Amino acid sequence: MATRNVGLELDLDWVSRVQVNLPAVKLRAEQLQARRTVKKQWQAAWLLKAVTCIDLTTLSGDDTAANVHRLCFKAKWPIREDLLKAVGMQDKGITVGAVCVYPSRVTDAVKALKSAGCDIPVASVATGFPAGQTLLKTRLEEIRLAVADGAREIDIVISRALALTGQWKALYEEIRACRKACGEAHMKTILAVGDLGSLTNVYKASLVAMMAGSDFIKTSTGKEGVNATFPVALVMVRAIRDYHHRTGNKVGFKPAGGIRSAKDALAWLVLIKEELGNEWLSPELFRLGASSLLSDIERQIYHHVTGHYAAAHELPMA
Ligand SMILES: O=C[C@H](O)COP(=O)(O)O
Repeated sequence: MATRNVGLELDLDWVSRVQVNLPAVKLRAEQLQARRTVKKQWQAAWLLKAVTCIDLTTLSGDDTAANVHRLCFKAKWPIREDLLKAVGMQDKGITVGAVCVYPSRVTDAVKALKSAGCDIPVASVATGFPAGQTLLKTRLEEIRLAVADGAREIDIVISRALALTGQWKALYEEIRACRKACGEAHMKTILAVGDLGSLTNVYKASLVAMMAGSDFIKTSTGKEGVNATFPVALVMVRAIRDYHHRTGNKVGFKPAGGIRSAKDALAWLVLIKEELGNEWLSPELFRLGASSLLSDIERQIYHHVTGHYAAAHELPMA
């Protein structure tokens, strides 16, 4: 990840002026989702682009060194070599964008990626993921420990209570403290949009997170009842656009939670291309947080190359 967002002083006036036109958001989200998708070799190319933007994730209570190890090898070799050869992409070094794990599994992931001989960053969730209901001191220490263990990206969760009660200054200060604890590590701020109550709150929380120096804003933990939806995403990317126009800082976007099919991935790429432009279509500024998307993408590429779908045993699973 190249760019950093330096953030700015909290501008409460800007936050208080936010208004979201719900019918317009719904209409635009429907239009984007109804777009005809790309086909044939163009689809294969877009799917490979999606692969490079995946934060390949495992966030389960039963994660062990072994399944994290396996995930890391899949991160390095996300698509079968013969399939990449068939589309002329075997020499392009295609890997996923990052591997995303719990803090206690960072060491395992760093070790596995090193032994696979690759430089894919490890992203650690932190700050009492997913609920964020631990004390601030504990949350900050969690970030520092994950960074010390080798995480180069930190996915923090915000205190939903502060957003729900309009305590934007307190939220700004908490995120600012998290940013400081991250040091050189890039920070993605998870808004947990399914908990925020309204799209206006989503827009305001997006602005506050960016002002506080988040390098990315991320929709969800994947554990809320509602995760990455198009209307919510539209509101967040418009906030990113607004922030960029006013400050010149580019902030990345990461939808996460429930993104499972190649078709979904294509729809997300279209949204980014249309709303933020080609510059955002890279792992530096766009990530798809997903635990099971990669298998379907590999399956579709297999179909593109062979004309039929693979049996389960033919594609090594993440
Ligand atoms: O940040 C990533 C999410 O937790 C992944 O959610 P998922 O398991 O629904 O793909």
